[in-house]
Amino acid sequence: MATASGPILGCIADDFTGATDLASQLVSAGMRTLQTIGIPETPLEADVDAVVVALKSRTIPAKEATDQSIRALDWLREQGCEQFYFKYCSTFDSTPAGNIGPVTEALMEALGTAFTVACPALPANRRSVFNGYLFANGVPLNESGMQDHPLTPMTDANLVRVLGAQTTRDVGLIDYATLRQGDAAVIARIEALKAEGVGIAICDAIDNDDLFVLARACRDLPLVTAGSGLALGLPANVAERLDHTRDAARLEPIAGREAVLSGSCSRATLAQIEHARQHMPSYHLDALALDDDYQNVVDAALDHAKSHLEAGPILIFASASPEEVRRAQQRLGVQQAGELVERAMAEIAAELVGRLGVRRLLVAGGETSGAVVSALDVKGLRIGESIDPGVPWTTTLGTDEPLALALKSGNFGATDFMTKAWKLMP
Ligand SMILES: Nc1ncnc2c1ncn2[C@@H]1O[C@H](COP(=O)(O)OP(=O)(O)O)[C@@H](O)[C@H]1O
Ligand SMILES: O=C(O)[C@@H](O)C(=O)COP(=O)(O)O
Repeated sequence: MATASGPILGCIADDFTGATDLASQLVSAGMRTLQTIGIPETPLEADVDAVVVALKSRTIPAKEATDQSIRALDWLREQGCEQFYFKYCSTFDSTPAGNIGPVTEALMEALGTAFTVACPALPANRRSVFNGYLFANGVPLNESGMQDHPLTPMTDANLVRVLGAQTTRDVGLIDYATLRQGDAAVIARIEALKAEGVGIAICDAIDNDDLFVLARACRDLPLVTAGSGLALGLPANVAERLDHTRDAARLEPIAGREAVLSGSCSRATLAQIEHARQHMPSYHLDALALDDDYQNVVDAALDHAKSHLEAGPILIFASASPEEVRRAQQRLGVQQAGELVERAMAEIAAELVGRLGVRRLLVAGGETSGAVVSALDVKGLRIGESIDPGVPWTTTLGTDEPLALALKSGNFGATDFMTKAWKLMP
């Protein structure tokens, strides 16, 4: 049985939606998992097999991202974790300055390990890696819409090159042909790469079977770095220590008003908003209008919410087309435009929950979720069943009253995600 001695797997996620994605994969593979928001100041109290520390470190300066990640690692080590997992986006979201390379390097140094893997593949959401190239929805990353991401535009699908530019370590490749030969071949390849002085290997993976092979081969690595896909295979490495009689995903039901907040400009979210607008009252937060007259725009969004919340879920969105985002960024600056919208979303979320009786909240966008969850003072999340792959319902820890939250990664979820989510609540 697990956990008399503490959790086995300690994870550090670089954004909040990514953290719930990872936690839900671990839960579905049988690990009782707790997600913390930020680095806790006190020891872990829950009896769990895995802990995911959610940071908001994807787009902050590399030095801050490494400092936060090392502090998270220290806390996870104090809780007794034995293996560590750095979770980034399945579309490898990063700026040219990092942060995947610098954080990986810092964690390797802290753990005293000379080698780790890097694999963003997530077949359930159509992210695969072949010959080191990342594909999203069947096309190279730089043609998938990610080239227009407001904060982390991805213009190169070759991950050996992308990661190589972010780290002083040599970056190698464990290719598909090796994966297909099974875990013994992958372990042999790891040893060969280590002997060549390679520090980080991008790993090909096209389907879940490839990830299971990779996970078995990573059994003895102190550190793995990946999207959430690799998490499906890791629990099997410690199966004899997990308590399979417990239901890893059961949540207490939560009643109250319902709202969707979206700051994600990803293609999947834009399609979900188009669909949702036909089914629920919606309000569009305009980034330039926020810049002109911030308080009036926020108040108008809240007035709109107030007059419709009683009848059912409402939607407030800043999400916009690449052209509209570019216009806002040209006037305000990239970082500033993002922060302005995030600030408004955070303030609206606090009012919806604090004054308007919202207890069930769906948030679209990783950075947006980070801003909202921080404003609500959430300390941790219990993870429930998934609405769509990688997006579970969760319930909050640390808030005055528990809330039901679903934090949706920009590119996750079916077109009817925002309408069907309510029917799948705990
Ligand atoms: N209309 C807009 N103009 C400029 N930036 C925007 C607009 N709407 C949202 N943003 C910003 O774009 C970023 C989207 O990132 P994020 O929330 O992580 O979404 P995703 O999960 O799709 O990547 C956020 O910083 C958000 O504040
Ligand atoms: O790995 C993934 O794709 C997600 O877990 C994730 O991190 C998505 O980030 P956002 O698109 O910024 O929500």
